[in-house]
Amino acid sequence: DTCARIAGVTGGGGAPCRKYRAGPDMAGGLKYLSQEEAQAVDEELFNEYKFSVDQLMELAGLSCATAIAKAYPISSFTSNLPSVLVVCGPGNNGGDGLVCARHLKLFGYEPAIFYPKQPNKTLFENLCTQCRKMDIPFLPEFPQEAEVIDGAYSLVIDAIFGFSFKGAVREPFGSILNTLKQITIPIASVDIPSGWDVEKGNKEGIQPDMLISLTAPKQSAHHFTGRYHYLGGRFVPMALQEKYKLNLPLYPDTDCVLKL
Ligand SMILES: NC(=O)C1=CN([C@@H]2O[C@H](COP(=O)(O)OP(=O)(O)OC[C@H]3O[C@@H](n4cnc5c(N)ncnc54)[C@H](OP(=O)(O)O)[C@@H]3O)[C@@H](O)[C@H]2O)[C@H](O)CC1
Ligand SMILES: [K+]
Repeated sequence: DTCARIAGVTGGGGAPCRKYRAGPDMAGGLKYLSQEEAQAVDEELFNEYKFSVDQLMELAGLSCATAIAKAYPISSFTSNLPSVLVVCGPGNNGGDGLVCARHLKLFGYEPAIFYPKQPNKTLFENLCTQCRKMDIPFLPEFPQEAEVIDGAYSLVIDAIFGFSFKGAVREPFGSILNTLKQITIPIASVDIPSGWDVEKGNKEGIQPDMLISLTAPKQSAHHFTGRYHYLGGRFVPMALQEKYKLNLPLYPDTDCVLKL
């Protein structure tokens, strides 16, 4: 096991493994964050630790692409082209999706992006330019029929909403999520399955096959039943991990993701 290998714990002896220390809001020792905690950690990274959004978004998006490549290697695709539909929302979760699409292209996948509400900010405009210049197409409209998506793609990346999502889903995202509920190809969700309450989840919502939790899982991840749960966003300084008692597992070697 990863923890044993990294920490040098063997058999039943050695130091207790950080991965398995129990506590409130924890599973396998790892803390599952409330919405407020997730936003507080995020704000502290930017305001106190002086990271820029671009920096963390790059690492978050790279983590997502890396985890996806591990769970769905190109060799496992049955169709000729490893086509992936990346659906991006209006906030930073959508930005993670754009970065993820760019790295997937570099890894040999064929991503296409649907980005219906593009914010009027340089950061997002630059990410879009980078994608366009790498021949990643932007779809002018969302395929209404689930069968069309199933036929054209092998995987959907859900980068619509992250930890700032609140309330009932507003259009155009309600219709998009309704279509995504009907597709049969797998969905990989970035940070939170979109349309889920950040803490309580959503039994009626999409049920992704993969979840990539960034920084630390949010409480809704307790309701995730898909095959692959990865942790990514290996950028939290130790002092911040300790302040929020994140109790993060040790990432293997230099990897930017870890399978939970
Ligand atoms: N620290 C980290 O781990 C980092 C994570 N990153 C990623 O950032 C997101 C959080 O990004 P944020 O911009 O705060 O918010 P979201 O992307 O979750 O969404 C905000 C937008 O969504 C709209 N919104 C909210 N609720 C609804 C709704 N019910 N219906 C429709 N639209 C909704 C909201 O619109 P407003 O009108 O309310 O403003 C926003 O436009 C995190 O999850 C990670 O993926 C960073 O990339 C790096 C650091
Ligand atoms: K998401």
